[in-house]
This record gives sequence, structure tokens and C-alpha cells, in this order.
Amino acid sequence: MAGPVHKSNNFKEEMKEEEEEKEKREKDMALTASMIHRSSSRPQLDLSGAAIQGNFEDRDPAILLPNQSDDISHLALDIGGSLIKLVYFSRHEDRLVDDKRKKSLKERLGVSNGSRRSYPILGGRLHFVKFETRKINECLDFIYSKQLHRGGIDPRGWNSEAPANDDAIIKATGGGAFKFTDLFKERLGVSLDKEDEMDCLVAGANFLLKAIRHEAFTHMEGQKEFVQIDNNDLFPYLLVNIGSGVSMIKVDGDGTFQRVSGTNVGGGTYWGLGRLLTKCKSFDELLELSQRGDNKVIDMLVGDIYGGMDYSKIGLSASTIASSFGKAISENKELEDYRPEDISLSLLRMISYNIGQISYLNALRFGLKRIFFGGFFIRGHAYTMDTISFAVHFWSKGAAKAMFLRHEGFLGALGAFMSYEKHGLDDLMAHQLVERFPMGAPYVGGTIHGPPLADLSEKISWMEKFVQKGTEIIAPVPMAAPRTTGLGGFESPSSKGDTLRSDDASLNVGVLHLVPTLEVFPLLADSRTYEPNTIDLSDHSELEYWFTVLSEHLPDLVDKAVASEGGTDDAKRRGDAFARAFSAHLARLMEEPAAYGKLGLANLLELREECLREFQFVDAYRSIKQRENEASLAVLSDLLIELDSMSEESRLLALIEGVLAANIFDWGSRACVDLYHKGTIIEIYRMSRKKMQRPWQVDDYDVFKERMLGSGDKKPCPHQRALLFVDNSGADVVLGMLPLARELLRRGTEVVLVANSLPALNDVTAMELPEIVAEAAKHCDVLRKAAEAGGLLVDAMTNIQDVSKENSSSTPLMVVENGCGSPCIDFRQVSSELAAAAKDADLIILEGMGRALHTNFNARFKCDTLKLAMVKNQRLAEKLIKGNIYDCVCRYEAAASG
Ligand SMILES: Nc1ncnc2c1ncn2[C@@H]1O[C@H](COP(=O)(O)OP(=O)(O)O)[C@@H](O)[C@H]1O
Ligand SMILES: CC(C)(COP(=O)(O)O)[C@@H](O)C(=O)NCCC(=O)O
Ligand SMILES: [Mn+2]
Repeated sequence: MAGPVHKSNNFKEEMKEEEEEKEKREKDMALTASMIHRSSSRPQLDLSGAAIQGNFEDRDPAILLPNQSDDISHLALDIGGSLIKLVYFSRHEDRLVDDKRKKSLKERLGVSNGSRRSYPILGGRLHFVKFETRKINECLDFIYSKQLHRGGIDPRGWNSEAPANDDAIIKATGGGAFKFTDLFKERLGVSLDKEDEMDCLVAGANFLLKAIRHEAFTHMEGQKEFVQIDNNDLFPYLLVNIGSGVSMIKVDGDGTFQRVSGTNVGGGTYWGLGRLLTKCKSFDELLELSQRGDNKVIDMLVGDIYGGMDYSKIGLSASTIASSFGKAISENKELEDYRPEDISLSLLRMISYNIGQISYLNALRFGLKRIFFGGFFIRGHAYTMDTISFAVHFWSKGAAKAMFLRHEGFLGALGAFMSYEKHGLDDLMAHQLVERFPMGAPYVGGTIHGPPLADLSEKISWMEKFVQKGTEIIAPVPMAAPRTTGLGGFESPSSKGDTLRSDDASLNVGVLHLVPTLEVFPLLADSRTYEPNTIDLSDHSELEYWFTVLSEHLPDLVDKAVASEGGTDDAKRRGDAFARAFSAHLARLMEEPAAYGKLGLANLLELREECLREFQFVDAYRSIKQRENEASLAVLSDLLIELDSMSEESRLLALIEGVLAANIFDWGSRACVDLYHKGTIIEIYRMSRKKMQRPWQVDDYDVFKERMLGSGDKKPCPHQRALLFVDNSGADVVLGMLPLARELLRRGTEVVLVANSLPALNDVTAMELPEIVAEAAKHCDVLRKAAEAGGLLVDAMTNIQDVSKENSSSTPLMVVENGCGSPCIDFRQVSSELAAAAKDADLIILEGMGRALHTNFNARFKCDTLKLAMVKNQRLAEKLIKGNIYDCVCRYEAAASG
């Protein structure tokens, strides 16, 4: 384990003296880290019980959700002709650490908990699961094993901590709510409270379209494109739900709709007729057959009738289907003479096209331009969506647009769920929802059969059996560009793959984390047009490049993660499972980049951190961070003395150089990690400082300097409050950002250090910062007074209120968490304490590649903004700033006017 180690004697002595102290601290940190894990602003999946059962050799293994992870659950059902859909909410008790930093912050900043309503909304998770209706017993077993039926409506409302309710009532919609009333009473002792199916479909669709970013997408000729719907411009639209049968509903508003049409030729027709004609055992098998089919064998084409010619006068090409299944009349063939593959494709095309056409006619009837398609017939299947889109596009001559929904089949169940009163979900906003994709079929909205997984260990066993180690993607997988057929033609399917992805993986629906405390960062210049990601991953070569970078980083990351958990056999097993899981995600996304919604680099980097946490790696870089913090703190006073000997002008430059130079300590960059093998942290820091000559590749320093120091006799007034978004531990924060913070404090600017809520790589967290600041304060009066005034030196305080009064004259230094557990930041979803701190801020400093380049490089804010980063990746340097690795960015943008 080579890494930057400080070699001075002083440091060694201190190490010895503090050995015991350190051990204690390490234990404390481990403890608090695990507490953060439970109480984070973006809650994690609790893996306390995950298990498999059934035949391990099955392609779709029998798995159930863990049964003991939920404290309080609420369930709603949609029992349809073909499938039972479950939406359930699990709430996890807030196990908040008694965090003094938070308490003092609340007083200082007046942080609210996002309580815009009269009743508080609960944080928790929404899960999406389905079963086949003919296997209703499996569904009942599932509900029982998770005790979901015990959390129904309580007369005292949702927030009541009432004990399990024996007379629970569960909201249910769909015909099965009537048909199976007695069965639910008998088996679970619960009553089903019936909700109207159309009401539910509309409520579900409206909720999804308003609250979930990138819920809707178009799918044309194999290309999926997410559509951002403006909440104020949603209605009217046509909702087409393709379940067993098809409903067409004109939606004019919340609860305002009319079922205008429908067709009995729907999903049940495809599955039923398909089963009879092909002898398929499952819907997926039937769909998979279609992918290898050729419909020309069965369908009668225009060319068949016109002797191979187009009927161009009315715009029909020879390859257009004139009559579905029409060839079967003229030939002397029996059913056995046709390939099941061809039958399945003809049937799928016939039904999809027909639904598309009827939908268009209804849209035309009411002058509707947008048609949203839902229902499980669609099943995320590219060819089905392309066919429907083609029909709508063709008949409307491009005037109407077919759109699909990621939660396609769950509209009714979600609507039934929304019909519970006082759950507070109806006005949830996109920024309060975070979708996560934990590994394992039961977690991704899959079909479930079999009893529950018992614990993490069983989940790992399942992973070992079923999730191939992703070694094959260590080398980049070449991705074929999707084939197009040309619009007029559509002769052959453009989106047929060889195999259909397993049901669970293809659903593309994650667990929705409801985090009521998240807010949109109030200083975004325009939150509606804000796009966090800088690099567009829809460019295939970019996608391939970043996938390779992440794959290649994996072995080193696993080493660090395993070591951070003591290198035990258990840690190794978890490390291996993490590698499998993350590789599987990468492989899946490589195959279908939009599988989990719109994909940006920030999502990939966050997914990696989430995946580590899923396998209970709380903080993989813990010891590296500690070592680098200590090494840097040991030389801080020398640096401060050096800085204090300079003129104001040279000092400001030295400080900015210092931030850029120290940003070299990034364990997420391949090049930097190689570098660390070559020297100690201080040697690398010095080397980096020496090379820090202006002009930088992006260099707005002069404008920034003028704002800070003025020109000539003009002395500008200092900023009132600066938000410093810190990045890495060690030299980066201690020798880079803290000295800059100190300078601002000296000038009378309040400083808020904004750090991660959860660990990500070697980034410093909000939990860790107070201790680092306290250590730094030992070397510096300015920092000490400011930290005291900001309530940071909590250990020294007995009564926070007294201290804040006492220090009201000093300029405070504070620490707030950003609400993230990733090296990047999405300003649409930040912690409420950051949002509160932003209110009086007039300067933002974003530091590091993740926060200032991969995300937010192009973001504009309402206040002055300084973006500082060293580019530690050659390709990014070339692409973004036309420079080279280790070049620097100092981008300054004055407050966006208006
Ligand atoms: N695993 C599956 N088993 C059965 N049908 C499926 C499956 N996946 C998708 N389908 C399709 O979805 C249709 C049911 O869609 P859904 O929206 O659940 O409607 P319903 O409420 O009528 O059951 C089926 O008729 C079939 O076409
Ligand atoms: C993960 C990171 C964004 C962290 O950078 P930071 O924000 O610490 O400057 C960065 O290390 C990165 O983009 N790494 C991958 C590229 C590489 O290894 O070259
Ligand atoms: Mn970082």
C-alpha cells in the first residue's frame, strides 16, 4: 500500500504520542460513519435481510425481498387480469446522531426541514414489485413475509407510530380488488379498500410526470430520448394504458379526465393468442421469440399483392404490411409449418401497430399532441415502442408524439398508493426523490417468486451464483451504433436484439428514495435549464472511454475498500461482490445507456459510491484520509507563516495557486494514484506548487483579483458570505481551502465550508471537517475565533447558545453538509442546511474536478462564482480546456445579472 506518507521526525513523534488517542478516534469515526450511513440525507438500502431460495440453476432465481428491513410499511395493489402490481413504502426510523454541529447550525441559519405542509412528510423508500395474477399465492406470501399488510391505514393517520393494525385496510385497484377480496381477508386478515382503476391510472401518471425527472421518453428507431415535461404545461394529454386490454383516457388535470376509448386487442391478446400459437410458457419467452422472427413469412405485404411493386400513388411501399397474417390464407400451410418466431413477431407488430393507430385517431379526435403509453404490455421492449411510435408518427405526419413511461406498468398501483390520505406525497417534487438501483432482482422492480433472502451474506451468495464477474468489460466493449431502417420503410425491426434481457433487469425501475429535506439550491441562476453534467455521455466514444476508466479503477478500489474493513475474509467476499455488482451495472449500462434514466458521468460516479455502501463499505479511503490530514496539518503553520509574510496582492495569488496545487491529491484519478507511489504527500505538494505558474489554461484570476482587492484606490466591499465547496481530504482541504477560508474571514466574509454528507473517494465529509478545523485552529487564531463563532469547536463548548452570543462579534466559520455522497454535485438536490446557508451568500467557490468540471462547469449562479480545479485526466483536459493533464482552471463569473 504505497501512498503519500509524511516523513518528518516531528510527525513520527506525534504519531507515537497520539497512538492511543488515534485508536480511540478511529473507533469513534467508524461509529459515526456507520451512523451517518443510517441517518444520511439520502438514505441507503438497509441490507439487514436479503436472501434467495429455490433452484440456484434457474435463469430467474427465486428471490424475495428482505423482510426485516422496514420499520413501517404501507402497501397499495393493482390486481389486473395478467399481473399484480405492488407499490410499497418503507420508512426507516431516523436514527439521528446527536450532532452538535447541526444543532448550532440550526440556530445560526434557521434551517428548516422542508416542512411546507401542515403535516410532515415521511422520508422513506417506494418499492415497485410485480407478480403474475395466476400466481397470487406467491404475492400473498410476499406480503406476509414482509408484513406489508400490517401497515395499512391507521385512523390516526400516516404518521402515527401505532402498533401493527389487525384490521388493516389496504388500498387496491384493478378487477382483482373485487375478485380476490375474500382471499385477502382469509389469508392476511386485511380488507381491500377499492379505488377506481381509471382514477388510479391518472393519479399515477400525473404523479410520475410531475415528480420524476426523466420519467417520459420517446423511442424512435431504436433511439431513446428523455423528455422533460414542464409541470405547468402537462395537460391535456392522452393516456393509453396497455394492460390485458387497452384504455385511452383524455387527461385534463389532476382528477379531471374522461375515458374516451379503448380496445380489447391488447396485451392479453398478444400473450393469449401468442401462447396458443407458439406453445410458449411465458410472456418473456414469447417476446424473445419475436426478436428472431421475420414477419414477411406470415404477413401479406403490399408487394405480395402488387407483384413486388410499391403502390406509390397512395404512399405505400412494397414492404408495407397490407394484411397482418394475410399470407396464411393463400398458402397450403398449417400452423406447424410456421416458425413460432415469425408468428410472435407478426402478432406483436399487428397489436402494437393497431394500438398506435387507434391512439392517434383518438388524439386527433380531441386535438391532443401528446400521447403517453403505459401498461406492462410495453415491458420496456424497444421493438414494441418503435412500432407504436412509428404508427403515431406515420398517421399524424409527425404532428403527434408517442411517449413512454419508465414506470409503465405501475401507474394504477401508484395511483392507489396516492389515494391514502395524508401521506404527503401528492406534492412531492422532483428534487425530493432520488432513484437508486441496488443490485439483485428483487430490488429492481422485478417479478418475485420464492421466500425471502435472509441477510447480506445470502445476497452475496446469490450474486456469486448469478452475476458474472464483469471481467469481460475491463476491456471496452465496442458498441454498435443502432441500425436505422429509414422512416418510410420500417421493413425490418431496428431494435431487435438476440436475447431479451431478464425480466428483472429490463424493468429499469429502481427504488425511489423520498428525501423530504432535499431542496433546489436557491442560488442557481435558472434551475429549470440547469444541467449538472458537462460531458454528454450519449456520445458513444465518451461513454466507452469513461466506462473503461471506471473499470480499470475497480481493482484498486476493491483493494482499498477491503483494507478499510480490516482485510478480513468477510471484507474480501463483500469486495468481490461489490466488484461483480458494479461491473454488472456497467455492463448493463454499456448495453443500454439509458436503462436507469438519463445517464451522465456524475450518475456513474455516484452509482459506484452507492454500490460500495450497498456492500457495507462505509468509507473505503478512511485511513488514507486520516494519514493525509495529519501530514498536512503538521506543515500548516509553516505555510501560514509564509503566507503572512507576503503582501496582500501576492498572498491572494499564492492562496489560489495553493488551492489549485493541492487539488492534485485525488484518489479517483488514475494518473494521480500512480504519482503517489513516487513521493511523500509533502514532496508532491511542493512539486505541484512549483509548477503552478500563470497563465492557467482557463484564467480569470485578474477579474477575481479586482473584485477582491479593487484597482487603484477603489477598495471593494468584501463579500458577505462565501460558500466554499471543498473537495479532497489532506493537503487539498488543509493546505488549499482552509488558508483561503482564513483569508476571507480576515476580510470580514463569513465562510461556510460545504462538504459531502457521505464519503466518496478521498473527499472530506462534513462529519470530518470540524475535527480538522479544530486541529488547524491550534495553529491559527483567525481560524480558532471564527470556528468558535461558527459553533464549530463544539467539544470546547458547554452551552452553544452562550457561545454564539459571546462570539457574535467575530466573523463565523461554519460547516454544512451538501446532501451528496458523490464526487460531483447536482445543485437540484442539496441538503436543507446548504439551501439555508445559501440565502445570505454572495460568493461560491467550487473546487475540484468532480464539482467544478464534470459537473457545474457550465452552471450559472445568481452570485459571484469561482471554479477552481486541476485537471487530472488527459482526455478531459484536451476536450474541455484544450490543454493537458495537470493544467488548471480558474474560472470566475460575476453574479448573473437580473
Ligand atoms: N411477466 C409477464 N407475465 C404476463 N404478462 C406480461 C408479463 N410482462 C408483460 N406482460 C404483458 O403485460 C400485460 C399486462 O399488463 P398490465 O399493465 O399489468 O395489465 P393488467 O392490469 O391487465 O394485468 C400482459 O397481458 C402481457 O401482455
Ligand atoms: C473522481 C474525480 C472526479 C475526483 O476528482 P476531484 O473532484 O477530487 O478533483 C476524478 O478523479 C476523476 O474524474 N477520475 C477519473 C479519471 C481518471 O482516472 O483519470
Ligand atoms: Mn475529490
